[in-house]
Amino acid sequence: MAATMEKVCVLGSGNWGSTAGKIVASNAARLDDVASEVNMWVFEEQVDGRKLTEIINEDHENPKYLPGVKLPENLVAVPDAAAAVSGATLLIFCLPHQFLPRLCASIKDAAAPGARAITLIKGFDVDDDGIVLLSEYITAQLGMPCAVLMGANIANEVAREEFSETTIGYHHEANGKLWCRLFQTKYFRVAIVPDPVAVELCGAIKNVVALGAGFCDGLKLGNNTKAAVIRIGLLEMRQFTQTFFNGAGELTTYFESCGLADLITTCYGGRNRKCAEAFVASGKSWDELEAELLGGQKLQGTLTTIEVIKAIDKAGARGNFPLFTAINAICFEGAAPSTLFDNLVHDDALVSRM
Ligand SMILES: NC(=O)C1=CN([C@@H]2O[C@H](COP(=O)(O)OP(=O)(O)OC[C@H]3O[C@@H](n4cnc5c(N)ncnc54)[C@H](O)[C@@H]3O)[C@@H](O)[C@H]2O)C=CC1
Ligand SMILES: O=C(CO)COP(=O)(O)O
Repeated sequence: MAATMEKVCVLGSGNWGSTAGKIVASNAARLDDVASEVNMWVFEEQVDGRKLTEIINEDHENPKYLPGVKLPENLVAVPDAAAAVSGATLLIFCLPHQFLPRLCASIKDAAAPGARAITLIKGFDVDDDGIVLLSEYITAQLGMPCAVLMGANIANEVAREEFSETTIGYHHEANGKLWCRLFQTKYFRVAIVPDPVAVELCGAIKNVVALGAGFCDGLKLGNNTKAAVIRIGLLEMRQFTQTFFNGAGELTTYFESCGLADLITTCYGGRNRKCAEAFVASGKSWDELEAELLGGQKLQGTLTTIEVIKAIDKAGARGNFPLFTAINAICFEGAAPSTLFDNLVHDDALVSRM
């Protein structure tokens, strides 16, 4: 037995949370410095008349959020968050970002001393002082360093063990390497980069671009148009990071899985794309679409669009972000989907950026 045993807890058990639980539990079972049993905090609910935690622990499947995928038997569902975290040294945050504050409040002081965190959550908040990254929020609330993991990772595909890549952004190299060991598998290739801010913002903001891609599909436009939205979206993602984080973000980071690759997969296969397509076709509200199309899973791109535009407006910079501005106007200001392209032509500022 290794001198220091790490103990892992996954916080969240949705589509991606359950997949992350599957990956790390199967790795924990073979790593000799990590305790085999991995707790997964589950927001308790009834599924077909049974508690979801009971189903996961007895049937080793999450039929609501990740149906048809066998979960490892050493992944243990726990309904109480503080109990799930108790004694953990490695905390993996993976839940829809609107639920993070309540969770953090409920697990204060529950982790082991010296615990480290990683967030897989795609989103951020804006308060009176500006942008609050979720990794920063976790560090501020819980007093532990927090790395980030973002990538082209549609959960159902990763859970089926189809080869994909991801990117870990770290502040401390040793932590980056540790998280890499915990997440990497034959079908899940991990790259680690010392550029956590850009990695985290890529993961969050690509969900906004995905809405634009969905609008293209709803308008029945073709591949060239979607490719243009992806490319311009990538430029605005980089510009956003540089504008609000003092020029942060290495160009190379945008070529990691968290950058262009995640944009591509999300703009073709993600939930944000799907709901945005239906938004155009149906005229229904976002809440209705989320409830009708996602079976309890959560849409993150609309919430992130609100935060993105808040940050842009604080800086009086709508003119520098014509795509994000148009997506926000279509989502929330009653603009017609066809206005997506109205301000995209002759924008020299964007052309020169990358
Ligand atoms: N699903 C995917 O393909 C991917 C998702 N992500 C990101 O991972 C994060 C988590 O997403 P998913 O695991 O897919 O979640 P999900 O979209 O499947 O969300 C449902 C989860 O929210 C929980 N929940 C519902 N109400 C709650 C409440 N009041 N308090 C706490 N929890 C509540 C449910 O129990 C369930 O676990 C998001 O930020 C998402 O953007 C990142 C990569 C891939
Ligand atoms: O982040 C994702 C893939 O990397 C999933 O995106 P959606 O939330 O749009 O499904």
